[in-house]
Amino acid sequence: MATNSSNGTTTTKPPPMPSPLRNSKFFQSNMRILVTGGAGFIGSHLVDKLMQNEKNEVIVADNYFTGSKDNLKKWIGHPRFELIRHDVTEPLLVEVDQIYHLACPASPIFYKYNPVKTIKTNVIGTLNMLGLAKRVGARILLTSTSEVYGDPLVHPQPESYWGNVNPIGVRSCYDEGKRVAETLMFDYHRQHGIEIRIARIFNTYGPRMNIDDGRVVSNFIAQALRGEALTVQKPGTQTRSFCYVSDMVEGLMRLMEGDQTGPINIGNPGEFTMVELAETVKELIKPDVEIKMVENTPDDPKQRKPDISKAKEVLGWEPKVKLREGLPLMEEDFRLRLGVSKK
Ligand SMILES: NC(=O)c1ccc[n+]([C@@H]2O[C@H](COP(=O)([O-])OP(=O)(O)OC[C@H]3O[C@@H](n4cnc5c(N)ncnc54)[C@H](O)[C@@H]3O)[C@@H](O)[C@H]2O)c1
Ligand SMILES: O=C(O)[C@H]1O[C@H](OP(=O)(O)OP(=O)(O)OC[C@H]2O[C@@H](n3ccc(=O)[nH]c3=O)[C@H](O)[C@@H]2O)[C@H](O)[C@@H](O)[C@@H]1O
Repeated sequence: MATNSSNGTTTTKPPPMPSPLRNSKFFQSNMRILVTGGAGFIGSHLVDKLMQNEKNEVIVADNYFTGSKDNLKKWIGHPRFELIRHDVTEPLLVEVDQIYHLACPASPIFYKYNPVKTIKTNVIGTLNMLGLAKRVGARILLTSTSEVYGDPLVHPQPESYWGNVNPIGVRSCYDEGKRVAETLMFDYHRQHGIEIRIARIFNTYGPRMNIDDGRVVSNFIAQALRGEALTVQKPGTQTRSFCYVSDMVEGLMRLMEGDQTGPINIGNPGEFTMVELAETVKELIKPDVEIKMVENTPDDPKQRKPDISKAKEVLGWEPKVKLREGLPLMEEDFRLRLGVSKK
């Protein structure tokens, strides 16, 4: 019987049976893992790590809205790897043991570009992946977000905080979409016994982010390398906590392999104002670059910092890479892609 360790509820249904192949005495097949959104930034780093284990077969399903085949080029043609152009708002029939469900545009400029599609991806996409998990008896992990806390009134944010979210704002397609996705995960868990895992990811950065992605770290690094002013959105005192992508991938895999449903915050508690971030990028990458204040967008959260006590306690996880160590690694990747060498 599946139990939910996070809030003490117990499901009445046993989890669905995995494929008979998994119980075969004579043939121990590899673990088959589906990564939706695997051509994106975090997804492609996760795929790299999963592929390091020779017992894993990895299937990526992605519609390439914000992702790219380029991120996976080293695996294309590998016998344990398969890439499918697929939109998760349509059903998917594959036989797998685990599902990492990441598919969803993550940068605010992309998720606001077609908000109705963003909602569909979060709601219908998650419903489809839960249906798949139910049919094949797979364990499913959802990459939720710190945006479920909205513009938080509690700081730092523990998982027990229910959030302060505008249901009708321009960010709602994403934050309310992810909140419904979390609800669906728990309803499938309680109603059908599905094994679920929910990660609440806080701002993550690193190599392979889209150069014109619009998120703050990629913007500042690209601007510094192009010699353009760093655009700090007003008032500049708003804070974020930045997690390097290798730490994030480690946290997601520990959550998938562990026995806790979550939700569990995965992020780096080091907190910076946007002015501090701009000054750090300027100091590390281009000391003579200008910093300019520009208009902000509606509903921008004023503060954000994860309480990671739960991740430390139940996953034995905490981030290792500090911002000052991660930024140069990302700079190296951006220099290569922008063709700007270090003098
Ligand atoms: N990076 C962060 O700071 C952050 C923070 C919180 C949560 N997350 C979550 O983590 C996941 C990955 O984020 P990321 O930063 O790698 O973003 P990303 O935009 O680089 O990757 C998302 C991937 O999903 C794909 N995708 C989008 N809609 C799809 C659809 N309908 N069908 C199939 N594929 C689709 C995109 O093409 C892309 O490859 C997302 O679910 C995001 O909400 C990320
Ligand atoms: O961690 C999360 O949960 C969320 O974090 C980000 O959302 P956000 O924090 O708004 O990300 P950015 O667009 O990078 O903005 C961060 C801050 O930088 C500021 N900013 C952004 C861009 C810029 O050029 N200048 C600038 O000052 C914004 O005003 C904001 O205060 C991600 O993009 C979401 O996908 C993710 O779910």
